[in-house]
Amino acid sequence: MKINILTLFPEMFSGFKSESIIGKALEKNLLEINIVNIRDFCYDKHKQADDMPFGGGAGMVIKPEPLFRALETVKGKVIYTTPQGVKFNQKLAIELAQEEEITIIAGHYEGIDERVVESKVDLEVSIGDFVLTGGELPAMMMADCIARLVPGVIKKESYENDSFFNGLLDYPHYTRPAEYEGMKVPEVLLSGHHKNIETWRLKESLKRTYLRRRDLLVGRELSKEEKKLLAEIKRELGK
Ligand SMILES: COc1ccccc1CNc1ccc(C(N)=O)cn1
Repeated sequence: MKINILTLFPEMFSGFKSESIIGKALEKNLLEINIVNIRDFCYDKHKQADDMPFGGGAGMVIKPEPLFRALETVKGKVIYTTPQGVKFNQKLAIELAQEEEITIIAGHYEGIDERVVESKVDLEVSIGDFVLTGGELPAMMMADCIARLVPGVIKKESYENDSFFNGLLDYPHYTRPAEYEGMKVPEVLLSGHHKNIETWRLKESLKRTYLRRRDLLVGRELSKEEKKLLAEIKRELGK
């Protein structure tokens, strides 16, 4: 899979590409992340990539010419990160991870010229209802979420336990030491009894989802075991 990211600030992506899981995946050529500097496609003397908005008002808009030219050099579905987009979520990430190639335009300032959106953008996507100085962090977040779904980037077992993979929030995690400052790891996790551990984890996921994101339970098919555990949880919570 190849992810192109069009941006005015390519340096923002150097750490993202060199560190940790994404860095290792790129080293292993499991995927490709191609950062495209929009300014490379400004052919005027001053390399002007943005300009004042027609109709007046504050802020700057990214000019159409450099974007159209940059888009000529990439392929795949074109995503534009903007507060006006559809909400990004794990389901959309899973869909996008099936693509051979995608291109993400990181908007900046007040955004990009609408003629680019109308003629080239396939999907406007927002990572949440808040405004940032640019679309680079949303582009990085989306690329990270999509990249970790590419086979080989993380162990398959890991993402199958992803919070949003089974529709529930994740269970609590512990590692050594078994006791720290008097705080103990739940006994069941030290028991080596895999069925009990699996049940404990499912119950904790259900409890967290019930308490923090009850909306995720609405319309979710509950297995017989999940129904039993949820009834236990409600009794224990006295609700
Ligand atoms: C006023 O900013 C813009 C206006 C239009 C486009 C891009 C920007 C750049 N900023 C962004 C981008 C995305 C998100 C998000 N929620 O995904 C938040 N801010």
